[in-house]
Order: sequence, then C-alpha cells, then structure tokens
Amino acid sequence: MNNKILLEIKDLSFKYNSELVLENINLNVYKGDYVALIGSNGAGKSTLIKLILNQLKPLEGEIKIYTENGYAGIGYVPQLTISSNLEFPITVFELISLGLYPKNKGFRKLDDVDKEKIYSALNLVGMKDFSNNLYTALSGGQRQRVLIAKTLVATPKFLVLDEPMTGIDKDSKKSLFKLLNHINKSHGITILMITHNLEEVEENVNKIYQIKDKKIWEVK
Ligand SMILES: Nc1ncnc2c1ncn2[C@@H]1O[C@H](COP(=O)(O)OP(=O)(O)OP(=O)(O)O)[C@@H](O)[C@H]1O
Repeated sequence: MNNKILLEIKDLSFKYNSELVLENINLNVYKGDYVALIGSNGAGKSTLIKLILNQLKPLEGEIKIYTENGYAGIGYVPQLTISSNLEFPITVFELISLGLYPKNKGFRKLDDVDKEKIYSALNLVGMKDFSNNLYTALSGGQRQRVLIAKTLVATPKFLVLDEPMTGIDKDSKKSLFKLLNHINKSHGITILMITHNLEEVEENVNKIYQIKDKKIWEVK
C-alpha cells in the first residue's frame, strides 16, 4: 500500500480581514493520489490553493509539504482566464522554456538538456507538432496542455491545477482528463485539481473533497 504523505494540512484556519473563509481544515494528500477539490463559487478553493503554495499564511494550523524540494517540488497550473491570455507573439516552445527558469535561477541560454526537456514535455502533452506555433493561435484545450507542459519541465512531484477544464469544449476535456490520468499513473505525479463541477471529475479522480461552510468534507 502506498501511504506516503505529500501534503499535510492540520487544523488550518484562514481569514481575509474579518471574513473567516476556512475553519479547522484537515487534509492529507498521499503520494500517487489524484484528488479533486470541489466547491461552489466563493467556497474557498483558491484560498486553500494559495495557502498550499505558501502565497498566503494560515491564521491557525499548519501546512507541511513533503516533496523532495519542498515548495519547489510543486507545479502550479493557474486558471486559464482572459486576463492570463498572452497577447504578445510567443511560440509554444518559448513559453514552455519559461517553466525552466525558476529552477535555473535567472535567464540563460537554453542548452541541449533544456531543449530535450521541452520536447519531451511537448511530447507528453501531445503538442509536439505545435512547438513553433504561436500560443495565441491555439484553442483553449491546446493552451491548457501547453501550460501543463510549462509546469512539467520543472519536473514537479505534485501538480496543482486551478479549474483546468474551464473554457474547454467537451472533447478536449475528455482528452485532458486522459492526459492527467497518464501523468498521474505513468509518471507518478500526484495531482490536486480544483473544480466546481463534481460530475466532470467523478469518474476521473480517485479522491474528491468538497469545501463547504468553511470546512472540508470527503465526497469520495
Ligand atoms: N484577496 C481577498 N480579499 C478579501 N476577500 C477575499 C479575497 N480573495 C477571496 N476572498 C473571499 O474569500 C472567499 C473565498 O474565495 P475563493 O476565491 O477562495 O473561493 P473559490 O472557491 O476559489 O471561488 P471561485 O470558484 O469563484 O474561484 C470569498 O468570499 C471571496 O470573496
């Protein structure tokens, strides 16, 4: 049985100014898990993710990350929104190369190892024929794949995705779930995905938690 904890959340509470958003939350994510975190608008999903990513500090309680490189072992794929659309001409290859920089500490010329990493990430997300295409010319589903590849080049052990299925058509959603399943099962990457659509994730993930009334509830 695989029961190595990757993320441990203990008695976590958080508030913005006077508004308590999360109250006494406990959650363990184990190595190899494929977890969905559901909840209605304003339930606190993004807040919990920000706490996990160390962008916010808990009011009470603690969050422990047991990836090899601590927070650097987490790959984060933010939500695809209109404002996150890049309107300058950057190719798919160039965009994915940006994912290498947090680890490489500053800009430097890509070497052959970097290029190999980029091509292998492109291959993994099924976008190898698009490396020279402009990111802006891609569909929502293709953009999401490219953003996942950008995160994967930094070889995370734990992938956190914020509403990855938003703005994507039905067929693309299906193949994106297939890709995430492959990343989880064949590459051993633990996944935590935020969504507000239970139906969508039900048959795809192995654990589902819901944030409701400031608490976290196990759904599956
Ligand atoms: N920076 C902030 N300052 C004050 N209140 C905030 C801030 N960010 C979020 N909130 C409030 O905290 C609560 C939880 O918001 P959060 O964005 O975490 O919910 P969510 O579940 O991610 O919602 P959505 O599905 O709409 O993204 C909401 O009531 C929201 O208005």
